Amino acid sequence: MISVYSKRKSVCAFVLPVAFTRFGTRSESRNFLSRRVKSVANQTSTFTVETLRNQQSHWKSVVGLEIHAQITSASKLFSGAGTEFGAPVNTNVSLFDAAIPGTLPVLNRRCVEAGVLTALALSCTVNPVSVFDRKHYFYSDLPAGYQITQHRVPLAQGGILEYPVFIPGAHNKTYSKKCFIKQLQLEQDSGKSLHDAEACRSLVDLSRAGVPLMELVFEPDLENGEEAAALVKELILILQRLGTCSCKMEEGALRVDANVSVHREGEPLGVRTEVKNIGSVRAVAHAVEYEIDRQVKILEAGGVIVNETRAWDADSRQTVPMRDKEEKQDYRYMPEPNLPPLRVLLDDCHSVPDSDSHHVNVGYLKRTLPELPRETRENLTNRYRISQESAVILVNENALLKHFYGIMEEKRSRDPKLSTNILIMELLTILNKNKLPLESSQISSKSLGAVVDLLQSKKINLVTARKLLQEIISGNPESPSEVMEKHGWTQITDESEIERLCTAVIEQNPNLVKEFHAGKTKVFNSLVGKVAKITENRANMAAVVQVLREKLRKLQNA
Ligand SMILES: Nc1ncnc2c1ncn2[C@@H]1O[C@H](COP(=O)(O)OP(=O)(O)OP(=O)(O)O)[C@@H](O)[C@H]1O
Ligand SMILES: [Mg+2]
Ligand SMILES: [Mg+2]
Repeated sequence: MISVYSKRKSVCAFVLPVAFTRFGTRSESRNFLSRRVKSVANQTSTFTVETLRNQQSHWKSVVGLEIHAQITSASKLFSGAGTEFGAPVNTNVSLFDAAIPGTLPVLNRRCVEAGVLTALALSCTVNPVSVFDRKHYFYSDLPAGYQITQHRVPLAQGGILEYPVFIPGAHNKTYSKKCFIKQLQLEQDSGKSLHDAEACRSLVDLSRAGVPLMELVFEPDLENGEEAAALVKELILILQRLGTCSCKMEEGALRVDANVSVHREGEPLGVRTEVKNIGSVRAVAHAVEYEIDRQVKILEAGGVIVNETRAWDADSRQTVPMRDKEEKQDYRYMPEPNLPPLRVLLDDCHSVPDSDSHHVNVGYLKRTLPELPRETRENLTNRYRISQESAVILVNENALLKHFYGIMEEKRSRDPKLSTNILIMELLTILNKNKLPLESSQISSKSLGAVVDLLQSKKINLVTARKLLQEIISGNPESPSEVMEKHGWTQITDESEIERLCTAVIEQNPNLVKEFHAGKTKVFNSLVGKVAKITENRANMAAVVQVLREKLRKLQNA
């Protein structure tokens, strides 16, 4: 039997005398959480826009995403050329990729497996037989004049992605959102056009032509930019766990097209526009919000929305027109005559697939599915009893999750809530201030755990914990306890000592005491602050508050 899959051998590459560039310039820090403080301002403006929109009229917004994910594979979808990012221009190009007549496509088995694995993780129904189609359009970076895709019968369809929407600082609680998946299809990427405005010429790099993509088409189930961004974030987590896509948006490995429309409540759906070139998760939220707002303004002013493709311009933070949307029939879809129907084995009769089998075994792949982010979150909330919100934050940042497991597994007696607070609230804030990445090699779970121990045993207070975290991220090789001992940062918990300190502060500040007794309760904080100051923040502040309050009460009653 002849295999429909290619046997990967040497790469047939040739060089075209054309351009240069790096794809994707805007690098996104995927440190979603450490920027949470900074992003609160943006989120607030987003929500203000939304609130205004809802108040002004009864506009409903509808958002549907199409996401192209580059399949992690050494070679292309239908040829043996390499796929590495940043390869010299036109070096990863086989004769087939350049559409040289007489060359034929040979399907890459690894890409089919990656597509099936992704489909299973998203609860899609894998079609036992799917087919390839030609989608025609004319553009210089598409040498064949058509793209091979799966239009009529895709690899998989009918899935669902359920994910939490949680914006630290803006929402107090997470809410669960469901978005249905219309289909998952395999397709080729196009080449890359480079427009040199000064020299009035366009150059083409075909290294990307034929790179394997999965296109995930989501149903229009979303309502706003935050839901869209949270979906993209969850998909990134899933694909990275599966290893089917690197999801490096800055390299173009994950590209999001956001379809947006608005309509008045009770009326039919509006005309959609499609926003492309969205280069980061945060930009997805901003682009969608901008587009909703733009459409509402046009309709409020009596205008009409045209079905067009727009681009997100990250510099001016607005969507700009790209081109009119081609009508469906303009693509002149037709079956790809050079590829047989793609058959996959659905039943699971063999425990390990026969290596000679030319069918991808869906049952076998199902058993290789790793733990998905949703399951990790459930495990965290069930096993450690931490909040949904904390679980979302930990799972969203793999480095944070590793530290959490590192801390908890080293010593089971550690308080999970205290540990998450140290990671989420304190560590991220300090890293943010120091402009350091979370992945910094200076940070070990062991020393973070030691800080948790000192706090849990009340040897230090939170202010000292912050100082110790600063020492850790600055690369101090001493252990947190050594640093604490050396600087004499041990917490003052001795009751009589705290009594003595509070008495001294009351005696030294008769005016503040008088004001407090006269009803100026805010003055209380100044008195607490004074005890903190004379102890260099070492006092157990909970005890200080209690003792001070009691003493002031007694004084008033005396
Ligand atoms: N009224 C609407 N408002 C917002 N989004 C919509 C609306 N109707 C459909 N969509 C979304 O538009 C997308 C349509 O994608 P699909 O791939 O089927 O067609 P396309 O955009 O015309 O094709 P192409 O792959 O060439 O971009 C889906 O993600 C869907 O959720
Ligand atoms: Mg599409
Ligand atoms: Mg589209």
